[in-house]
Formats: sequence, C-alpha cells, structure tokens
Amino acid sequence: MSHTATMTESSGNSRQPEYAVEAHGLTKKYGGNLALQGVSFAVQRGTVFGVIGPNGAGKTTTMRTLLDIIRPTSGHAMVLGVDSRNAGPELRRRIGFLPGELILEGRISGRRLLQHYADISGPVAKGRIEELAERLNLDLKRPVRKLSKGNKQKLGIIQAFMHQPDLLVLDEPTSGLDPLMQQEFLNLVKEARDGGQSVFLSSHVISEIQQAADEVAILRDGKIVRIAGVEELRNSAIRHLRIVCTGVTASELQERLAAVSGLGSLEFKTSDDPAAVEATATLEGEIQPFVQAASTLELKDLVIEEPDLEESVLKLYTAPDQPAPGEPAPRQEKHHD
Ligand SMILES: Nc1ncnc2c1ncn2[C@@H]1O[C@H](COP(=O)(O)OP(=O)(O)OP(=O)(O)O)[C@@H](O)[C@H]1O
Repeated sequence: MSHTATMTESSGNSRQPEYAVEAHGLTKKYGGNLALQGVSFAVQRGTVFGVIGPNGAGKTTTMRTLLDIIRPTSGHAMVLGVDSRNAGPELRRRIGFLPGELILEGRISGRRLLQHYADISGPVAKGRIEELAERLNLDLKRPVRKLSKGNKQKLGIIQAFMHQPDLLVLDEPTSGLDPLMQQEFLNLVKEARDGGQSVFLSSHVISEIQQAADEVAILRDGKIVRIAGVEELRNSAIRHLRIVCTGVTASELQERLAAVSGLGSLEFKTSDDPAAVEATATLEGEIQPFVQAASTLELKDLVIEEPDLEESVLKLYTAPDQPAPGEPAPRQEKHHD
C-alpha cells in the first residue's frame, strides 16, 4: 500500500490532500488484546466523519494512533497529507484535539490556561476565546480545578476550536454537557465544516452523530462493521409499520406478504373492526417491495413510521461479522489511490 496521500489540485500551485485523514489497515495489540484489527477509512476534507461504537470498540485507540500518541502495531495513517508517525509540532498545530478523558487541574484561571495552549497551538484570532466562552456560557475567570466536569469539557472544546485548525479530532466531545450546550457544540461543528475544516469525532450518542456527521463508521471489537453516509444509513434503517386490511384472513395476509424482502414476522393484533385484520411488523431497507405488495390489499389503514437509526446501529453492534449469503458486503474502505 502506498504511503503517500491522495492529492488534488487546489487553487494556486499548492496541492492539498483530498482526505484529511486516511487510515490504512490500523492494527493495535495490547498484549493478547487486539484493540484494532485492520481499521481502514478515509475522511474527505471539509466533512464531518463520526465514529460510533460500544465501550471498548477502539474509538479512542484509533484517535490516539492518528495523533501519534500511540503507534499502531501495523498499518499506518495519513493525517493532513502527512504520515502520522512523522507528526511534528507543525502538524500538531494544524490539529485541534479534545481527548476523551480531560484532566484539568491547577489554580490558574481558564483564561490563563487557554492562553498557555494558544502559545503552543499558534495564533488565535483576537476575541475568539471570549466569543467561544460566551457561546458556551463559561466563566473564564474561575480556577480550572474548581470547574465542574461540564465546564472543564467546555474549556477542552474551546482549546480544540480556538485556533481554527484544519482538522478537529474530538473524542466524546459532548460528555458532561447539558442539552443546550450540546446543541451549541453541534453549531460549532457545522460552522467549522462550513469554513472548510475537517472533523473526526467519536460519540456514543447516535442522535448526535446523526445531526453532526456527513459520514459515519460503526466500530465494533476493533473492526469497522460499516461505513455509510448518514442518509444512507437512515434509508437502510429499520422502520416499524402497522397494517389494517379487510378481505383476507391473518394467514392469507401472511402469505401475501411472505415474499417481501426485509419484512419481519407479522404480529397480529385484535382490530377494532371485527371484519379487519391488523398486524405490525418491522421493515428493513427499501420500502418499495412492501408498498407494492400492500397495494394489492384492501387497505383500511397503513402506518410506516420514520426509520429508527438507533435500532439499526444497535443491531450492527451485535450483527455477525459476515453478511448473510446474497446480501451485499458492507462497504469497508473508500477508494484512496
Ligand atoms: N493502554 C492500554 N492497555 C491495554 N489495553 C488497552 C489500553 N487502551 C485501550 N485498551 C483496550 O483496547 C480496547 C479498545 O479501547 P478504546 O479505549 O480504544 O475503546 P473505546 O471505543 O474508546 O471505548 P469507550 O467508549 O469505552 O471509551 C479495549 O479493549 C481496551 O480495554
């Protein structure tokens, strides 16, 4: 595999990498424990890429590898066009990192701490720290050690965003934030993306990924089980439906719908109308085959609910590794070269 990043011409003479991050077969072993097992993905520049997965899936390990805090056992990553193993201070300044476990102690005020970070990270526009603190409702005068968990998290977010880095790497960024602040954080992410910055974030919260990310990777046991656009994931998600019809018995209804792909088993209910048959079921994937089959019935009522992204992601957390025969293989890696 090539160790050079894919480059595209941008305006002027400079060549910019097409991908802000490219992970190529990252593996990480801790003794006998395989924390990462060949993780590959690519984050297109100017987009938000979310990683979601259960505890211990390898999200933090992936991030630490990208930042060269730890070295992969095998594989490599390109970050802003540079091999992460060659990451020097210059590359670090172009990255805003919010670690998952933020340890902030000391008597100094939030403002002093941020100024100290600004000396390391490079120039911060005048008034930027105050603007972010105001938006996140954080008192910069308070000593850091006296801040609550949520307020420490806000300081962490400010230090990651303040110098408007090309890439933001954010590990569980909203942990400890109240819903209003979570929303403000999501606004910051959208603004960063709209300004051309790239964002790589991890989360446990599916709704947050759904709101913030363009693309999402689902990580489980150190492996990526699926990478998809949020819309694509939603379209393949599970929907709940309810059907009420006349002119058929329960078993005839079952027979008529038996061939519909993605339809779960029908659960029959007692209908208000004694002449009608009522059933509920789940539907996965395309709705067209079901709608077609349903159109041949004497429908009294049909409800197809909004797809439930959460349910479908949770299913992927526990789904078997290999796709069932006849099903398309999950998309694991984007084209890089
Ligand atoms: N320093 C370490 N030494 C040994 N094992 C480790 C170390 N760091 C992580 N692991 C193991 O690697 C696996 C992945 O951990 P990681 O922290 O990357 O998961 P995560 O997806 O970030 O989980 P969480 O959502 O709980 O933060 C886990 O099994 C964890 O126990």
